[in-house]
Amino acid sequence: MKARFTPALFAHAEAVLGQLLRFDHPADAVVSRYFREHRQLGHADRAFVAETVFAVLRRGRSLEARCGEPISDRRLLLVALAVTRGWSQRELAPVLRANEEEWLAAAKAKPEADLAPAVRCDLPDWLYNRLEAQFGAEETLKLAQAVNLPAPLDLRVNTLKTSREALLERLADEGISAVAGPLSPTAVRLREKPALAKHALFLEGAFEVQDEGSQLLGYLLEPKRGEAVVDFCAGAGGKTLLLGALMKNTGRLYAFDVSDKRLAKLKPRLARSGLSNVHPARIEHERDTKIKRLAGKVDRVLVDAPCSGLGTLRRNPDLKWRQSEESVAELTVKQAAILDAAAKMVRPGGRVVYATCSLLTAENDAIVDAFLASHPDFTLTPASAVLAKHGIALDGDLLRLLPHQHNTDGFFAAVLDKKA
Ligand SMILES: C[S@@+](CC[C@H](N)C(=O)[O-])C[C@H]1O[C@@H](n2cnc3c(N)ncnc32)[C@H](O)[C@@H]1O
Repeated sequence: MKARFTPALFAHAEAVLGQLLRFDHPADAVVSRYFREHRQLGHADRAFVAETVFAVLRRGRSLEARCGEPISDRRLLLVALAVTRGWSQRELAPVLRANEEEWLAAAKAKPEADLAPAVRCDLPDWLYNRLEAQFGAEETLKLAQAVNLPAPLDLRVNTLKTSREALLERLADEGISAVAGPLSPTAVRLREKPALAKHALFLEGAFEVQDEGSQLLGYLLEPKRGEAVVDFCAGAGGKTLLLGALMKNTGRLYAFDVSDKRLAKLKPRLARSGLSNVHPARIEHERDTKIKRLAGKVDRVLVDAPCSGLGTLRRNPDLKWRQSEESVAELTVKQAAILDAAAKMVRPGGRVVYATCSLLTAENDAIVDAFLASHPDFTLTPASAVLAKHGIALDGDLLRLLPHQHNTDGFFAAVLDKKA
């Protein structure tokens, strides 16, 4: 159902955008809080507000260039509706003032090619420069265009409870159109975005929401029945749940994180999943005694490292404005320290997978290169060979998923095996 476009609805979008552009908190948290405080907004109204303000976060730089002075939240929203969502002046009529018609037509007509490359890509200069150095101008434009579109909704089937085929059948019975994901054996991609939080299939643990790319990290770690496995940066446990299922609910799976708040979100997910082999525990930092106690005893460690998150711009477009060269530099120090601590945990013949959802070499290749140079007892196992064993066809020694090539979030991963 489409929202009725009224000045009152537009005012909600303006209010949310005003809060978002302060960049004090993650955008999804700001939007959720606003909706909790404005319960009168129905599903269609919320979808309108969220999609419109996210369009401004995604395309803010080029929208500002089109807007011209003075820039205001109102003008940004109008240009966003006209340019990124293709609304005509007739559709905008309930809100558009007579003295704005000419300005909006000119803003919309500005040729894309007239914009400077970083503006056209809607990226801050520092980020554009880094991506351009890594990918070249043409590829960076394609990447930027892909991350500026909303992500599809992907599910991961919980193989402890059902199979992908059975889940697809049940979704079809319920009128939810879905297909098997092309990469991950457990991925299901929905054609639309129905509300799922109260759905019976969700409540009974048949699936979790998880990007298809993120699922591949589990297949790179390849945890086996009965093993001791560590999810070093488990957060709310997106990957923990997959690892537990791959272990067929046997062995011991430690879910560590420094954040109590994130680990608390794992609890209800664990309850739904049917897993009983997971041991969540908060650690102070990567040198915590809980980590040291496991030195040399663990078969596999997943390091889903804290990172800039720039691979998830489709979902978190505010990150490109919230991150900076300085924040990335700080993260790389943390990433190297966590990978180092993880390496100490594995037994000879064991495996560490280092992963990020970043697009930047500094957080990815550079960390792995430095690690291999200082850890001669570890070798890089080609990711393509590991994935091929699970029927996943992707080239390359390192996993590099890119939104414009794979239609997943951007992910990087390296399989680091300790010599036996
Ligand atoms: C990319 S997120 C993890 C996402 C999670 N694996 C999932 O699939 O939902 C990175 C996590 O690292 C945690 N973290 C930050 N510093 C850490 C440290 N020194 N040791 C362990 N975890 C840390 C953060 O709290 C955050 O939850």
